[in-house]
Amino acid sequence: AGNTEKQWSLADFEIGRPLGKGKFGRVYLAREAKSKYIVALKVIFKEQIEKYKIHHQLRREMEIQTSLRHPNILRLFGWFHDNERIFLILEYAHGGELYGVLKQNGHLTEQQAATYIASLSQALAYCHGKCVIHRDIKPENLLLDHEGRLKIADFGWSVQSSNKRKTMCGTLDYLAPEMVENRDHDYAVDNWTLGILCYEFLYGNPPFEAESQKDTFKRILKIDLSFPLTPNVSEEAKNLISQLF
Ligand SMILES: Clc1cnc2c(Nc3ccc(N4CCOCC4)cc3)nc(-c3cccnc3)cn12
Repeated sequence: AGNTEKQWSLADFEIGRPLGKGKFGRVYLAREAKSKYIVALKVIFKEQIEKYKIHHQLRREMEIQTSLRHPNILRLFGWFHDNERIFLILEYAHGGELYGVLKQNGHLTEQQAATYIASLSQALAYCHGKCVIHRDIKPENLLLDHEGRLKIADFGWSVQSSNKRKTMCGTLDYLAPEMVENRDHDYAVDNWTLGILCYEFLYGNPPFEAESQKDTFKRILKIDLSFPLTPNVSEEAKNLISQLF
């Protein structure tokens, strides 16, 4: 009973505008020619895979992403390759990056933050239920669909676009102490990241941000957490954040 999966190729798609570019390639808006179905097509150059030795990471990420089915996790519908590139056929998130919404407004309302954190918690609980941990979640990897619903869109590669923090690549802000100290980690690291994101949604920047990576390291390991007086955040929200660290 051969492979029922359709073998896709570039000829099946009409390529639209670039959505963003990353270290390993770019993401394009695309449309499947027959069905007119809109997707995002992520292009990764094989020479970059060789150069950065990321075959295993890419294969694992693709196997995981293909197997995950959750309303708050961006779908990977399939993939194909040609001589020099690998193409990932991804669900298109019509609402763009959550990061954009966060930066536009400076910070989110408690209502918005609560909605996103609830969606993230459900997606993480689903991942943990399937023994998938440490999804590399940071605002840059969180997208919104046409109804404003949050979608975790990470393959472990964030895509850099113009309106991103320059310190984005390699930012330590979201790493739990056991990650920073490269100890073995379990599901708890994802709960830590929820705390980071909850703080950032409400205050506009992550809690342990510092001038240098070394200082961010120290602040994470010390759990050097402080709540600014503005914007005004409820005691319940501060309590939740403290409990997650
Ligand atoms: Cl994967 C994947 C699926 N869908 C998307 C997507 N969707 C998307 C929709 C809308 C807008 N807008 C831009 C402003 O005006 C309103 C619409 C941007 C991105 N963006 C990216 C992305 C965004 C930025 C950088 N690198 C990649 C990756 N995506």
